[in-house]
Amino acid sequence: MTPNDTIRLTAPDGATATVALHGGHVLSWVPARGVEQLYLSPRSEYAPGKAIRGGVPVCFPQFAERGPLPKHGFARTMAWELMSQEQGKDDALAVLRLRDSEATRAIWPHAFELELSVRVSGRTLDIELACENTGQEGDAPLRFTTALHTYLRVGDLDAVSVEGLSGLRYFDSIKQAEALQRMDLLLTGEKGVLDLDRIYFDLKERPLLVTEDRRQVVIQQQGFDDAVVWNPGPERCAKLADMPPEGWSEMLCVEAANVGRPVELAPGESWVGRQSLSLP
Ligand SMILES: O=P(O)(O)OC[C@H]1O[C@H](O)[C@H](O)[C@@H](O)[C@@H]1O
Repeated sequence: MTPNDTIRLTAPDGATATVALHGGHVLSWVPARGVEQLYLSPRSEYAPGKAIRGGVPVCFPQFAERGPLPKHGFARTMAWELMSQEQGKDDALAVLRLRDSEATRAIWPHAFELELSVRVSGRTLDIELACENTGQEGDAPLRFTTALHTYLRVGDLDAVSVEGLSGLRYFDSIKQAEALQRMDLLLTGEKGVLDLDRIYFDLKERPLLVTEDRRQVVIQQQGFDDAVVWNPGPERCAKLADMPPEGWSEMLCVEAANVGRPVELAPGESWVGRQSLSLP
């Protein structure tokens, strides 16, 4: 099955991105003169209420299982609306929206408006997530955790390194313990025992550099304090029905997130977070 409602963005320089209305989910990004940069599982389902496996899931208003809501919240499994789509002089942009509905209020009793802006241009993909508390004065504040859960496509995970994390404190979700990242994260040599699930706190706007042989992707974030690095490794991957058994070796999730300190918005207030991916 393939996704039905998708938007195809093409910048004048040939850079493209594909966005599904289901989940407000970026499925593909091909920079100008480049090849696909995102991993999308060939076994992904595109069904209402199910999350797409790969691309860039939007986790909102709850990251992972850190709260009472369905895992990673509901934004990734709901239908978003297309607000606008345009090609500019040197870019292409789409804006999608998700507002509270009976279904969201049933499990999360808040008025909100989420806006996802996806822009491609040259060798850069910008994804911006904005949230407004559209409640009335006197309503309770919104409190949420969130992430842009980007699946990078890699040729061979064994040759990948991530620079920019050293010196940060992280929570290892597998060992359920905190630790300090002493040096760059090298995935080399960890094949077979790999099972990586870490929340790095307070990265703030420090850029991350993902290198695989001669390919480099620079990841920058604003409005997001934390970063999550995830790869299920072979054993966990085998248990994921929507991933092929070898899928884990072709992807690495590097996520812009707010987990350590939830975002809190009084009625009328807004928050904006952005993740930008660029090939130098
Ligand atoms: O399988 P999903 O619900 O899409 O979650 C996939 C992964 O997302 C994040 O990276 C979390 O840190 C992981 O703990 C989780 O396994």
